[in-house]
Amino acid sequence: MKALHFGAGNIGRGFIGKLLADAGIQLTFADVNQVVLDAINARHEYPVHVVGEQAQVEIVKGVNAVNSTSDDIVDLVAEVDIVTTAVGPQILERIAGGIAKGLAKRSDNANSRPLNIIACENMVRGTTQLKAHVLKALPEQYHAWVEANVGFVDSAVDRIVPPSEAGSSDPLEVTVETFSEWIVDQTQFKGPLPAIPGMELTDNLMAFVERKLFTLNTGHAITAYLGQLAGHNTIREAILDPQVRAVVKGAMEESGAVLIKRYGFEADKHAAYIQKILGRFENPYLKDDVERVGRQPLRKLSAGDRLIKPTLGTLEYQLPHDNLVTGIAAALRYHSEQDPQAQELAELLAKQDVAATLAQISGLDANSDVVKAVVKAWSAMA
Ligand SMILES: NC(=O)c1ccc[n+]([C@@H]2O[C@H](COP(=O)([O-])OP(=O)(O)OC[C@H]3O[C@@H](n4cnc5c(N)ncnc54)[C@H](O)[C@@H]3O)[C@@H](O)[C@H]2O)c1
Ligand SMILES: O=P(O)(O)OC[C@@H](O)[C@@H](O)[C@H](O)[C@H](O)CO
Repeated sequence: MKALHFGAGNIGRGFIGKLLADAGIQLTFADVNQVVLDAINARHEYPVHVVGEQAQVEIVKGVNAVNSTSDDIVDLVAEVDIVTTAVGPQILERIAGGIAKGLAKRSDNANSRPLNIIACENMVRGTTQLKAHVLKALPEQYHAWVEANVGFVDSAVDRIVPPSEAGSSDPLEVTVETFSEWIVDQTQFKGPLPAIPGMELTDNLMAFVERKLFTLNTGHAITAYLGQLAGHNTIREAILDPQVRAVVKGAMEESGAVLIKRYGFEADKHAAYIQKILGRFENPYLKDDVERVGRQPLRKLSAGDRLIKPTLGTLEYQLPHDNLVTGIAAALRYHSEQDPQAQELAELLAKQDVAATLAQISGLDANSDVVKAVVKAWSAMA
């Protein structure tokens, strides 16, 4: 089998690319970072530090790389068996054009095998969104062929992979936690289901996507935002602060109450899931900065993402949401010199009040009780 993976970043090298290569699949990374591309093509291998009680270094071998903006993409999409991505939600639209051209070329070959495309991003049904971008970039005459021959497979992906320690001079080295989970929607594949160790198949993906995004990522984001407010630099420092931890745990429980109602998860198993996540945030072997986890606050405050969607669920089921409200308020206090979305947030707050800003970003009603509660919590954080 052959695979093309867009995004040779942390999750690309440290998780999805590693799984594909470990499965014996001939893997090509596509990226725009020339330093990373050159290093992959010079060595064709890189080290993954799997850290935990039993730390080990695993070498991923036999990999190649191409520039994601080059025509190589067209040939690769035309010939591989699987395309995966881990580029960030906002980049999916940018890679869609190359994928579309590759699909057009693939359709010219009457003997081509089915292709499956899996976006591994922190978003609900990211592959379905990628499909919409690809179809938009593809002339209408190819659409029926794509529907028949290309599986756009949604997935949930979970492994905490911060950037490598500043001390490392190797642009390919990556450090990952022991835990990993990659769950894909088996109902969306075209052709035989692939057997890739570490890839789990489900016919109930939405439950797993929402469980992960609205538990781990909800708690993670609030740890970052409250952690920054309390003067902490890393997720571990923040979650070991009892005041931060109480809100983070409370918010995951509030979001969990919605998930339990919506998907029928067992309450005690969900409590254990939250407990395990708190342990992962505390991981002494990872240095994960609050700025990585808090990145792109406008995305994280949007209607379908980890803070607002669970809160909307608590409103739907009339459940408590005080801790989620505190988390949203803390997100509105987030600042970062390097993050364009943090800058944009600051500009919005400079020209209008907090209620109007939150309403604009999240779609919530500026006059609603929940927005008033966020404004009150935000004011108390001054
Ligand atoms: N790091 C984690 O812990 C983690 C875990 C689960 C899911 N994710 C998700 O995985 C995705 C990637 O996150 P990450 O932490 O690996 O980020 P990252 O910044 O480390 O990696 C993204 C990579 O995409 C590359 N890229 C940018 N534009 C591109 C383009 N046009 N074509 C090809 N490549 C391009 C970048 O150069 C970079 O190498 C995000 O959606 C994130 O939410 C991350
Ligand atoms: O990647 P983001 O910006 O959506 O979220 C930041 C972190 O919460 C995230 O990358 C986690 O580390 C990851 O989702 C763990 O599986």
